[in-house]
Amino acid sequence: MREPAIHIENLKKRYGEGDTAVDALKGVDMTVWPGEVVGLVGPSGSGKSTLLKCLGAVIEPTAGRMTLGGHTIFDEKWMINDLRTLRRDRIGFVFQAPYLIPFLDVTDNVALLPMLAGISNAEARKRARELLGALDVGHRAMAAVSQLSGGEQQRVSIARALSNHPPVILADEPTAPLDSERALSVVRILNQMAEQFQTAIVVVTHDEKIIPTFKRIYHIRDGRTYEEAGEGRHV
Ligand SMILES: Nc1ncnc2c1ncn2[C@@H]1O[C@H](COP(=O)(O)OP(=O)(O)OP(=O)(O)O)[C@@H](O)[C@H]1O
Repeated sequence: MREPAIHIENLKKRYGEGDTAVDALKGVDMTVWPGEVVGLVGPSGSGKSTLLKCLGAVIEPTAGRMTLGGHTIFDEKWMINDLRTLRRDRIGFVFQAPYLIPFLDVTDNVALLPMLAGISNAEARKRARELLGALDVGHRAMAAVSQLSGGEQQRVSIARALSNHPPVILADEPTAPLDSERALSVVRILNQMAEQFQTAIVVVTHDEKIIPTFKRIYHIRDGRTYEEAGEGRHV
């Protein structure tokens, strides 16, 4: 049976305790299938970052259930001990800023995670060059990070997120600093990568330029999600 890449049920997150407690997630449900790119949209303070951090096993939910690829990761508590390995091997992160390592060249920025996962340096660099080629920055593979434009750096950060072939990528405002053309190019690449690697991609965004491109959108308001079919406009 085909398993969802991400499935969460009634996920809750409370920050703090007592009178000052904040219920950031009040019972969130979400399902994302392999190869899908879904949008996560909502006003400031609605819980988007909190949900993304829970999905990325960066913070611990307070209650609920979460499975990745059919494996139960959280069921009222963490169900696995080694969250660091889970994050390294099964979840790719793309942020608003690329956060590349300035003293490594472009190839090694992408090859680093596979190397840390135990893949030989030669194999990791080969994989990095293939990904950079797929993302149309292959010609910058030997360059220093500082020599790249903002859009090129963001594409390198997407290559890095894909470098361990994770089943899930979490992207937090990945197009915010980019102009319209480059933002749509990043979305096109995310869609291609989702299809090619059957990766499930969740994109948190306020970006009006890219919202019409999603086939499915989760709106989050006051700590709860509401699903909507998107326009899925071709880019
Ligand atoms: N570490 C924290 N401690 C206490 N409250 C927090 C913490 N982080 C977030 N919150 C609160 O949880 C709620 C949801 O915050 P979150 O950052 O998830 O929202 P968001 O939708 O990502 O907002 P934005 O679009 O402004 O980044 C807000 O009320 C916020 O003040």
